[in-house]
Amino acid sequence: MGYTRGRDSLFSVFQEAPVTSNPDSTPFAALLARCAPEWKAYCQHAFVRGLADGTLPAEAFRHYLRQDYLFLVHFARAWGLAVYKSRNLAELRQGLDSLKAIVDLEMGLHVDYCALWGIAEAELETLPEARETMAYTRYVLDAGHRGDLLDLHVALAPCLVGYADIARWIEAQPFTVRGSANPYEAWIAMYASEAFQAAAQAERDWLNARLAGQTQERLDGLAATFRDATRLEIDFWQMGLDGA
Ligand SMILES: Cc1ncc(CO)c(N)n1
Repeated sequence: MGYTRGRDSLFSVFQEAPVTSNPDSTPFAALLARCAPEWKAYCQHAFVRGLADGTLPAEAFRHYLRQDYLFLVHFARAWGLAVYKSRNLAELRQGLDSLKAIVDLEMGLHVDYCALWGIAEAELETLPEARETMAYTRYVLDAGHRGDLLDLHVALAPCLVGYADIARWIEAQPFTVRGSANPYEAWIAMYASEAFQAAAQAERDWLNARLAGQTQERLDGLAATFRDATRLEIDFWQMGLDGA
């Protein structure tokens, strides 16, 4: 399906940092471990299981897709904020490349994918925003506004790293249905793709470099942000289910 094409160019902008050696003993893994129950509830949500075995009601997926368009608008704004919060050229470039990738590529792909599910672009432009979408996206933007670039990245981590983990989890389940028998195959393939996985790994690497050497007090605050953002991702899945 067309949606999965162009992903290499889309996420290649993230593919700068090298892959770390032992993912279990990194500062980011430690942050994750502190939010283990929330992370599991997010990654193994009933919505995700429905994507995996193909039993998710189509109307739940459509509701999710519509709201995800609005999510992506604010996600792009968050990378705009990352540009603003940058303190050197490398950070400016990273924020700008992500912003451009979302605006120039990902949003267009999302519009095309929505069309395949019978959702017209005109409808996307006039959608009422669900409270769950508002809560999550504005939370991320606020974390960035009141904090620095690290706070913003930690608030964004459940999106990028989470969807990569979710795709890998789906791929590992015995009940997962792959190929044309699963209507959500293109969605799974997109997030399981090498390009998206590499983008998520680059984000883990960036976080590991920035989290190293932070004080316990600072790490406590970041863990709270990460946990909050993860809880809001859980609510986003639930919104999809409830919308059916
Ligand atoms: C709600 C949500 N979280 C994460 C992603 C992955 O970018 C997405 N598209 N939507």
